[in-house]
Order: sequence, then C-alpha cells, then structure tokens
Amino acid sequence: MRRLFKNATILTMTGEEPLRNASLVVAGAEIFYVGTEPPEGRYDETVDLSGKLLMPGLINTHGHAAMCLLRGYGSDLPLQTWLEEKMWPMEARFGAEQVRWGTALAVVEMLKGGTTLFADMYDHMDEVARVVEESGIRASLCRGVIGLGPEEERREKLAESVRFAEEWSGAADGRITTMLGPHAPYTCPPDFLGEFVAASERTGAPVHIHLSETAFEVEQNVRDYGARPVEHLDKLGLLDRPTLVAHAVHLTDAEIELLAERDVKVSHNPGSNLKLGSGIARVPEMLRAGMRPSLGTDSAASNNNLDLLEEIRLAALIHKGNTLDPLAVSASEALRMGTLYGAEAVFLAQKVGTLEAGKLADFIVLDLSAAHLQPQERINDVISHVAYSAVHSDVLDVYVDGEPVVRDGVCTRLDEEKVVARANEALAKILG
Ligand SMILES: CSC[C@H]1O[C@@H](n2cnc3c(O)ncnc32)[C@H](O)[C@@H]1O
Ligand SMILES: [Zn+2]
Repeated sequence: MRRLFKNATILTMTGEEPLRNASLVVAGAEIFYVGTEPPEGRYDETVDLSGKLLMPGLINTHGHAAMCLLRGYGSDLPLQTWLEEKMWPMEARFGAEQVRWGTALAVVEMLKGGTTLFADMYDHMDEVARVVEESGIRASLCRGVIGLGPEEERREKLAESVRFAEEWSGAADGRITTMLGPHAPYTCPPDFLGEFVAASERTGAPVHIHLSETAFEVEQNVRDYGARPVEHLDKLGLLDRPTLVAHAVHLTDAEIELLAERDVKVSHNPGSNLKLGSGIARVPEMLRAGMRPSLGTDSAASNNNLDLLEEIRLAALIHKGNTLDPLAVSASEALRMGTLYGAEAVFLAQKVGTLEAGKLADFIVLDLSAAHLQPQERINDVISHVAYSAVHSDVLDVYVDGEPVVRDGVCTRLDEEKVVARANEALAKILG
C-alpha cells in the first residue's frame, strides 16, 4: 500500500523549522519520503492535508494503563498512603478481565489523544499485549513486580516477568517490545534487584523501574540501605543495564551526572508528580547534563488522564515557573520530549520518534482550524501552537506502521462504546 499525504504543515522533529506545503509518502509500514517535492507515481490513496499538521506520534514512556479503572478513586493523597491504602487493596481484586478492559479504555484514550506508543508496567500483561495486538498501537511492555512477599512468590513473579518479556518480544508484527519491571527500590529488596540485573544480562531485556519519586522514598532508602536510591541501584549494577527510570524527581547534582554518564533514560511525569504532591523533577538540569528526558502520564488514577499533549504543555510550563527562567524548557524541547526522546527512552529511536525516510510510519494529523489555534500568519509559531495551545480533540488521524488506527477522531480497530461499557462492568464486578 502506498499513500501520499500532501499539502500539510509537517513537523519532522529532525530540525527546528516546520515544512510548509509538504508531503509524506508511506510505503507499507515505512516512510518512503518526506519533503516538499514528492516523487511522481501512483498511489493507492492520496490524502489532502490542507490546513492540517502532520507530526510524529506521541510517546508515553511510563504508565499503568489498566489503572484507568481507578480514575477518580483515592485522589488528593501522598504517594505512599495512596498506594498502600487505596491502590494496592483495589488492585488485589483485579483479574484478567479488569486488566483487559481497563487497558482497552486507556488505549482508546491514548490513541484518540495522538499517542502511538506507550510504555506499560502492570500485572496480567498477556491481556495488555492482546489489547495492543488488537488496537494497532505500539507498546513497550513489562510485567511489574513488587517483591515484598515470601521468597516463593518472588521467584514466581521474576520468572513470570522473564517469560512475558521473552514470549512477547517482537509480537504484533514488531509493535510490541518488552522490558523487565522491578517496581521500585522500596518494593524490591537488593538481592531481588540483583536477580533482575542478572535476568536483564541473560535476556538482553532493558529494565523499567520507578526511582526517587518522593523525598520520603529517598530518606527511607538511606535508612534501610545506607544509600540514596540512585547510588543503591548503581551499586547493584542495575544502571549498567539499559534502563528507563520513571519520575526521578529527587536527584542531587551528582546523581544527575551519574544518570547521564550511565545513559539512563528518564520518564518525566509532571502531571502525576503534581497531583501526588511528589515534587518537580530537575528537568532543566538534566537537559544541561546532556540527558534527554521523555514524558509519561503515569496512571489515570494519579494524573487523571492519559493526554500526552497535556504533559508536553506542563513540561514546557512548570519548569519556567519553578526556576523563574522562561528558557528552562522551550516549546520545541517539550515536543522533542514527547516524541524523539520518548523513542530513545524505550530504545526504539532507530525506528520511530521522527519523520524520516526509512523509519516506521507512526504519525498523527492535527486539525489546525480551531479558534484556539489561530492566527497562523508569519509571526505565529506552529511549534508554540502545538506545545501551548493544542488539545487532544485537535487530533484527527493517527497512523501506526502506516495503518490508520484513528480516523476523524474514531478508533478504527477498537469499538469505543463497547470498551466503555465493558470497562465499567469489569469494575462493577469487583466492587460487589
Ligand atoms: C507492580 S505493577 C505497577 C504498580 O505500580 C503502582 N503505581 C502506580 N503509580 C505509581 C507511582 O506513581 N509510583 C509508584 N508506584 C505506582 C501501581 O499501583 C501498581 O501496583
Ligand atoms: Zn508508575
């Protein structure tokens, strides 16, 4: 299948300037051409994108999709209370059905908001993978493991994490990649984390873990293990593995240097960190140290949505306010965080994250006609429009692997009405 998208404003995310009156040619799952002089030839489909913007799909690098079922439950609590008194007791009642429909609900929301790739850490991951297969989205998945139980249970969970990573890697025509998911240094004892390091060495799977999300967690780690979480993980050899850390809010200068040196990938989750009162990550310092932090929503229970455009806007705003520096995170940097740096964070930068010939055709089309995106004269910067003004309902079409998964704001492969009904039923069942 060859498709020509023409007359668009295109943000390739390879340079600063948008291309005007530009074209994108997709052949099969790949981008064949992007620029202003499309090759002559026959196309199976030609799409006129006058008045529209075409850009790489958004990449959500940290979340727990099935927790969509817990949206609006347990709000306004700090992380530890929220987890221990609200989330974990409810999650203990989740089975495959809750994870399946909670995840489907999340995927509908993410796709419609322009997310083409999400990273997920949860239980019953076979269900999550099946939703990814069916919906057409791309995902980096790991079985999240809390290692606070008895030895036997821990061993089973680690084995399950490895089985999942090996069995699903490359599934759904390559749309699924996998990682190992020890939940956090405060839920996985050091010897257990060491076993994840060994499993990562053996399988080649990267590690996805929560890190230094709250001041409490850092103090607890010092009390329990005599080191802050970053040093703790480094001593265990975990940071020598390809690693994605979620949050990384409470870091010292030396820790930022170390994470940069180890090429550790960060998922910055501004919405969740604000809602749980965890703090504001030192993103400007990370950028100055040469790191390329990506963006995540975390779950809908702590955010309360899965809207990457909103995280881009938050990232571009909160660090200016926090540092009193309007240059702290620019609009174009925030857009890179939501696209290219996201691809790097899930180790897929060779394949997605920018629009370039040879890369996979994961892209979105935004309608620029709404009042809140005007005017569009020479002085009005389209990058600024996307970062500060665009909202999820501006997303018209979403393509993954060159195939439309959202058209005119409607999911092509998931039935939204059915997903909403089943998600509500699945939650009702466990509430009794
Ligand atoms: C073991 S599966 C994942 C596990 O993570 C929990 N979770 C959700 N949000 C957060 C967060 O912000 N920090 C730490 N842990 C979080 C979720 O409830 C699952 O149990
Ligand atoms: Zn999380």
